[in-house]
Amino acid sequence: MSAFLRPAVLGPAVFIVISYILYQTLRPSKTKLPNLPNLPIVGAKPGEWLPLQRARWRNAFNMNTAVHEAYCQYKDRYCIFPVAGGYDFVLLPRKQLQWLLDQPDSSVSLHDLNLDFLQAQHTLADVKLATNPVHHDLVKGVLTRETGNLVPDLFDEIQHSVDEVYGSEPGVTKEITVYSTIQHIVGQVTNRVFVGLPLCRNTELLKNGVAFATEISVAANLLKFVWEPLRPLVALVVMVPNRIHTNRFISILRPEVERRVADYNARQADPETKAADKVPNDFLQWQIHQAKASGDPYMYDIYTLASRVLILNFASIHTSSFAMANALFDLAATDPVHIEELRHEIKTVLAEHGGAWNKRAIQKMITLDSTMRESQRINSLVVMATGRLVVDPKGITTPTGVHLPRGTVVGGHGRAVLHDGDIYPEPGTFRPFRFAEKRNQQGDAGAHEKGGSATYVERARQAWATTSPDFVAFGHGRHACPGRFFASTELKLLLAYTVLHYDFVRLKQRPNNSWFSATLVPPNEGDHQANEKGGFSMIMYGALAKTIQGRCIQVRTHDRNDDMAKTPTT
Ligand code: HEM
Repeated sequence: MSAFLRPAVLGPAVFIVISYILYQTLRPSKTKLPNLPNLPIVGAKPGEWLPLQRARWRNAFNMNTAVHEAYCQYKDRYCIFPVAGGYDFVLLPRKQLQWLLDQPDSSVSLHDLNLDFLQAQHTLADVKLATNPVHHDLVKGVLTRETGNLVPDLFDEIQHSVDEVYGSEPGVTKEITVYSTIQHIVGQVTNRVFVGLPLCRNTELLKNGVAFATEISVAANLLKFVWEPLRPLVALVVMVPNRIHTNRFISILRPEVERRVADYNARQADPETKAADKVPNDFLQWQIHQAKASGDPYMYDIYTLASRVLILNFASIHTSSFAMANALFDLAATDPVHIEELRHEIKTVLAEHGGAWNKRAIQKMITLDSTMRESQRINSLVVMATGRLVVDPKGITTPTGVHLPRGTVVGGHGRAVLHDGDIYPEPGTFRPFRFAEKRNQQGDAGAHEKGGSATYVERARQAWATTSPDFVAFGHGRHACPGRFFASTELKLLLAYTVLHYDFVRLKQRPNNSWFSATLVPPNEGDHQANEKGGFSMIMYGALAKTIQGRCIQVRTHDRNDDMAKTPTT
């Protein structure tokens, strides 16, 4: 008997199919067609039966075409963009994006959309972590403010993890699997800032954090196909591996959280004796401070504190790993002249800063910044920009009179804007210095020399972390990604380190990313195409190692701590 016909496999499959059919028929009115405004449906054919349902699947299996068709036909009009496993998005005309961003959170909510997207009430062991996301304030405020001070830690962790994973012996060629190695490196470096040493190097902690993030997205997508009343039941089964990974992550982190809380209490009780002790500068510590200040025992419960670290791993590691893996693929397939130019800039700016990595040096590396922004422009996974769930019970009405009932998911065109040839000439070509060139063209040099602020502002508009209606890869408006300033510093530092120390064996062709529902993922080892083309070789960049070198090698081998201590921190 085929393995698929075994009762253990067939039973759940039949259950899911039946509940899906029931769900399609009985699905809650908030996303039912008659409640959506009467707008054209992207992917539907004139006169066909069940247009919305069929368009959902057509779009899901042909996302690239659907995204571009939606934009070509409807960039100045409203339309419905349905995706199986996603939503029936209402896409606004481009000119109305600002109107959407100006709406209060009580009318349209990113937070509620995220809760639904993650199916948080079913997928999280403690849904309060998501319904009360106090960690967002820490990301937006403390993490952004402290990023400059954290550069030495970031650099140290990048050096440690990259050397370990890619090797550090000059002249040695190593085949690396881009996505999984980058995920490991980004996980380690990011957790240096979340939980510090030595835990950020604990491979079990990192593995469980990554597994949690992967499983939660898959489970949430799966649950969306199940009729809502049955979801709690199905979740009990599909979330088993996730619960195991959550518990493992928390049990590894628990002793450190307990130690930190005890230490915090001791410091509060006896500030004088403890005054000389060094307080860690990381997310866990900021969180303990925030929780204690709130006076709410739930907030400083060990489980809550550890779980928030896990949630933040979810928010940051996939997005950052995607961005970095894409940048490496793009660079490996680009003209090597660009890599030389990048190296030249990094070396020159570093030399101007006495060889020390700091926030100001990173800010001056504009071709580095431009390379990351261009890679993100071309590979952005944001199908719909600034997606929001209508939460006002009365619904909302757009300036042109379209009524969007409660439960509608509304947003602007995302990826397609980033590929609009009128905004970005040759939109399909990776031109790493596109934004650096724009920065250099903008404003007259005289005004800049006089310190004219207009020139500075115009140039800053082209910086990676700056959002605009034309650059929505981090979203836009008051809910734009709060972690983007940290991510941009971390990833630029990582790219700079990689480019300085490794040479890329040029790829004949940049392997394609693949769509997973409405998410665009870089080639990874699970992907057949990636197995053939996805790995690429790196050679330790020997010649350069001699010039930075002294310093980098010195930093890496003997004098790292002394050298980093000299690094300015602002
Ligand atoms: C290259 C890496 C990243 C990308 C591409 C990215 C992208 C995004 C996008 C598109 C949004 C939705 C914004 C909107 O709809 O207007 C978002 C939200 C968010 N991101 Fe990021 N992100 C990245 C890194 C990070 C990091 C490193 C952190 C945390 C340290 C983070 C934390 C968050 C949080 C907490 C939100 C929700 C904001 C809210 O609900 O108001 N992200 N991100």
